[in-house]
Amino acid sequence: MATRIRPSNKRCAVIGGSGFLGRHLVERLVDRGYAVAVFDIRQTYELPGVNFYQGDLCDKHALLTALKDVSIVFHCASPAPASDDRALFQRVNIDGTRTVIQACHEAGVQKLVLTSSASVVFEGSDIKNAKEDLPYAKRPIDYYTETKIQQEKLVLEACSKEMDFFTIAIRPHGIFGPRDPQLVPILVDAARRGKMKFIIGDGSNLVDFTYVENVVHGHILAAERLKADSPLCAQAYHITNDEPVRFWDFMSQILVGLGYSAPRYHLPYMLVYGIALLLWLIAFIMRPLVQIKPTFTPMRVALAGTHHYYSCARAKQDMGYQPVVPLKEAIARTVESYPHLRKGA
Ligand SMILES: NC(=O)C1=CN([C@@H]2O[C@H](COP(=O)(O)OP(=O)(O)OC[C@H]3O[C@@H](n4cnc5c(N)ncnc54)[C@H](OP(=O)(O)O)[C@@H]3O)[C@@H](O)[C@H]2O)C=CC1
Ligand SMILES: CC(C)CCC[C@@H](C)[C@H]1CC[C@H]2C3=C(CC[C@]12C)[C@@]1(C)CCC(=O)C[C@@H]1CC3
Repeated sequence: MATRIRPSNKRCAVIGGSGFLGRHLVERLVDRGYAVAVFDIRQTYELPGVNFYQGDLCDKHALLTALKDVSIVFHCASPAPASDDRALFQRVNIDGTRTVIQACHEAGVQKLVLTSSASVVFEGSDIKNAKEDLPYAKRPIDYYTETKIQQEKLVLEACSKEMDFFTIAIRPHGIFGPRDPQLVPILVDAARRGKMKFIIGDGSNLVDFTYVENVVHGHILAAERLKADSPLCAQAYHITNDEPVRFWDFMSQILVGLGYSAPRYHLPYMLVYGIALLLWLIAFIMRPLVQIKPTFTPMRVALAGTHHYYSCARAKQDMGYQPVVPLKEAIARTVESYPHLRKGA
């Protein structure tokens, strides 16, 4: 029987490697001596030791070029949650992930690490210190969440000892840090438009926000510990800062750090949620005529007004995970990295 020659285990590919998390992951992998192929729909930077392949992950032939001689694939590409485009989420997160799995098989890849999301269990009500065995959301709050659930299932079901192909899903929550295009920019935009005066609910709700370097650390541990017969095979793992914080304290620290005022006045959660739902409906109906992008979407209001924090005990036990950057330091580094978003800049 002909033996298949295995690619070097220091060769990996990052699908979505031009994005926020993907680029931080690529930089860390290069530091650790990996040869990295980035596959993304756009190229945003150059880095020694990294080869870029521009293409759509739904295109298997384009993917196969990038996966040549690769043993580990990190899949961290997704349309932005704010796009709220059902067909796009279905095409990229579900059909595209099937294509990624198929391409991994054809290229002889051994390990696939998916960036999933802790929000796969979030339905808009409180989640306190949840473990990974909490069932997926039965009524996902948006298309992003709906397709992240399907995507995670596809990847975990593809794990196969017979095929020598091992898969794992990392579930981060509320990733933030330098170059994040979402959390800090959306927050500052809302503050600049005078929309950050109010606290939704009583402000006591605890949430996980996870510094990007901790998320990267979780991904690399996962890739390096994943092998046949390891408990990591076909499992999902929460990766957080392990320091739940009051949502509104976190937002206030970022805002005040950048020179804006902290929100002060309270609004009832159900009232704001109802208005957000109504605005979403109006935007949906008007979509063929005009694109309206409300700041306060039902998902954002739900995230801002409920508890949602997750236990990462499983990651600690199975892969020795511990956050490498504590929250206080992470917030300071993040604030420092956005001089252009400071008040008056
Ligand atoms: N940010 C967060 O708080 C959290 C994120 N996640 C997950 O982490 C992952 C990374 O997120 P993040 O870094 O924030 O997102 P980004 O949007 O910054 O990065 C995703 C990258 O994937 C690219 N991409 C999108 N569609 C395709 C496609 N069809 N083919 C190839 N590349 C594509 C994007 O390009 P373009 O920008 O042009 O679309 C972008 O460069 C995602 O899977 C997300 O679901 C999970 C939990 C929390
Ligand atoms: C306008 C304000 C009420 C809120 C501003 C901050 C928000 C933009 C962010 C607060 C929590 C974030 C979050 C995500 C995106 C950005 C926030 C809503 C995710 C939805 C990103 C994708 C995920 O997988 C889950 C994240 C949960 C937290």
